[in-house]
Amino acid sequence: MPEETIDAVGDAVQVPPPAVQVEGLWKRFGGQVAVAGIDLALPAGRFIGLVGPNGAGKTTTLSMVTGLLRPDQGRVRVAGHDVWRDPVEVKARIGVLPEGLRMFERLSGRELLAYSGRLRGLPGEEVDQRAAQLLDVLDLAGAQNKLVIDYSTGMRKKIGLAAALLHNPEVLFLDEPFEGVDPVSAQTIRGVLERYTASGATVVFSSHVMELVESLCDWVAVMAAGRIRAQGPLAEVRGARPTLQAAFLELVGAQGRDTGASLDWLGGGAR
Ligand SMILES: Nc1ncnc2c1ncn2[C@@H]1O[C@H](COP(=O)(O)OP(=O)(O)OP(=O)(O)O)[C@@H](O)[C@H]1O
Repeated sequence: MPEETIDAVGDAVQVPPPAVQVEGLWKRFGGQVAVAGIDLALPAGRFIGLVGPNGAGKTTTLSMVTGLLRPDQGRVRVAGHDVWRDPVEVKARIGVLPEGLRMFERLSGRELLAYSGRLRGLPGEEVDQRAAQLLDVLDLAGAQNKLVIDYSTGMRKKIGLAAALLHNPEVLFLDEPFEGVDPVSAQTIRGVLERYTASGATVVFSSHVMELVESLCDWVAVMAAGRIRAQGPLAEVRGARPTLQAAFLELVGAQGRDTGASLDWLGGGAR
């Protein structure tokens, strides 16, 4: 339900509900707390970056938000629906490119898209048309009849992205979408995603690459040790710091970290 609020000139305006609303989300693996009671409100129509050091809990969070991993505690709503009470409604509205995506390796890229589209309930003709366009834009047309098992890392990311976009979801979740992707393909993916968010859809992606997040995202959430350290518009999170990288190091408490000075035996040819 859109909420009403008052704008600067005193008129009531409709505010769309957040694309993703997370409340008190927890996940433990044995004694290891991966996600420690986080709250998130990710606005719709934005390009959102979830950033954090290795082991921060990004993948665990995205898995819980997309219905792939059951939380120990907490609530997640995506596009206005509860992920665990209303999974079918949520799954119809989201696209997911998980980390280390397992795909049907013995299908060709084209067959994989046909299969994904039919699973989503799209008519065959529509699937064919969208698949051909996506393969073309993502520069996979020449490899469409090759088996996915023979795809390179970057090609796998691209076919995974095509499968996640095929049903035109409202919210797209991408775990490290640019890993292993060459600069030309990265530029193409970027163009596709920018066009997608410009139409009002939401992208949530995790990354370690601050320059990328800074150049793509207009909204960021910074995570460390299972907690959200900051969230908000990029400029707000960056604050007075010159770059997002500087803000990130400060927020995760890593500025003073030993950068290898103690490895005095390394280099210089001495054994
Ligand atoms: N299935 C699992 N079993 C046990 N521990 C896990 C499992 N999955 C994640 N963890 C632990 O939970 C913590 C968060 O891991 P997670 O993969 O969510 O981090 P991340 O921010 O995605 O890291 P990276 O950037 O390195 O991919 C880590 O300490 C990790 O070892």
